Amino acid sequence: MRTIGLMSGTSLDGVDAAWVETDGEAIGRLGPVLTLPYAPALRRDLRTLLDRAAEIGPEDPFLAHCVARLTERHVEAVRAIGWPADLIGFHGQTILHRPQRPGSNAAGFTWQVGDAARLARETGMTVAHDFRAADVAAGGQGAPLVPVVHAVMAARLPKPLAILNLGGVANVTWIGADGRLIAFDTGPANGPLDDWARLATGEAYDRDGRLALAGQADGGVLAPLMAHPWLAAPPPKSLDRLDFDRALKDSGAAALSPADGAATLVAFCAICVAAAARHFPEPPVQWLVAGGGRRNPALMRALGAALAEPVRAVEVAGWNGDALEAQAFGVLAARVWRGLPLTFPGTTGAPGSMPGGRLVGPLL
Ligand SMILES: Nc1ncnc2c1ncn2[C@@H]1O[C@H](COP(=O)(O)OP(=O)(O)OP(=O)(O)O)[C@@H](O)[C@H]1O
Ligand SMILES: CC(=O)N[C@H]1[C@@H]2OC[C@@H](O2)[C@@H](O)[C@@H]1O[C@H](C)C(=O)O
Repeated sequence: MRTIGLMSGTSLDGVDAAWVETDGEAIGRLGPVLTLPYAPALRRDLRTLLDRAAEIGPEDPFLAHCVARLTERHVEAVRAIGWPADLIGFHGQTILHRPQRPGSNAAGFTWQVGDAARLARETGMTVAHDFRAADVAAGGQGAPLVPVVHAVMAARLPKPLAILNLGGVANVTWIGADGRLIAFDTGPANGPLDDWARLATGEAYDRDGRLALAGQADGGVLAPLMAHPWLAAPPPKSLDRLDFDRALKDSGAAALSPADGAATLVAFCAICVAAAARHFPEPPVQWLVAGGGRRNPALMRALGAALAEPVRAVEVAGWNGDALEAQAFGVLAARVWRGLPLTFPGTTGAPGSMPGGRLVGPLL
């Protein structure tokens, strides 16, 4: 199928779009990729929506405003790709993620917003969406979803292999020599760093890690964070963009200088990744890093120091680290279309191999 994958990630920076020819099990031709950034006003509104998501209902007018603007930007992204496609993979924007926690009986909940019917109407294409809900309803974490696509892409690479995505939140996929998949969120990555940089400098993020590279990580702030139960908890596990906000506030990080605060958040991200590696059955031969965080030299340097194995941007494997998630949602859309599983016990803790997603549009 000719697919267009669309991802609006936890960094709230814009829509990533990618054209992919795929049957969901293998990737054929890779077409154009692009990012359409959100205007500052939409970015601010989405950040407010995240903060308010736990209190608002589905009919909230501010939610409707955000969904309309978000969907319009996705329509623009499909048009900007400009290649014909049969199917769109539309992740939408996660505004709240509360999967079932181990030991809790409370039902899990995950909320991705975006108007799939409108996207289908305005592009004339069929849209796969709502990728996470079925997994969460079955007791899975609903995230990460991309690992099955990592496995497809890494088919010919030496194993064991670790693929790390440094988005707002970081997630890792470990692939064993026999193809076994273990995947989970490692901890916060650019999310808190972006919030910090915005307060300190007014910029959307710490470009090229300038602030962090000028500072020193603070051991006193890191100590309580390193004892956070998240790090030792075995997978499966997944995070909401704001899950560490409380712990970060309580750590005293706010009292640090802008540069030391950024350096401390960078160090904490690397510490979380090193803690994640302790949950792998065997060390990987290398770490391939995707997501915007691989452009942050402070983060890459901290990872290099914290991990025993080589750490490289995914471009060494010929992949595009900015487009990987969007490409993955193209592949996942084809899997939804074919009823193939999206999630597995090793990736989300699903009770078995789980299909998921819903379809809307003209092919139906
Ligand atoms: N040159 C750069 N220097 C430092 N950081 C950068 C640079 N370029 C991108 N980033 C970081 O990458 C972030 C965007 O990353 P990405 O697009 O992978 O996140 P996302 O897909 O929104 O998140 P997630 O994967 O959690 O859903 C920016 O918010 C910024 O923090
Ligand atoms: C609930 C949610 O949207 N989670 C995102 C987020 O961003 C990174 C990490 O946390 C990952 O678990 C997931 O996204 C990717 C695309 C995934 O599901 O694989």
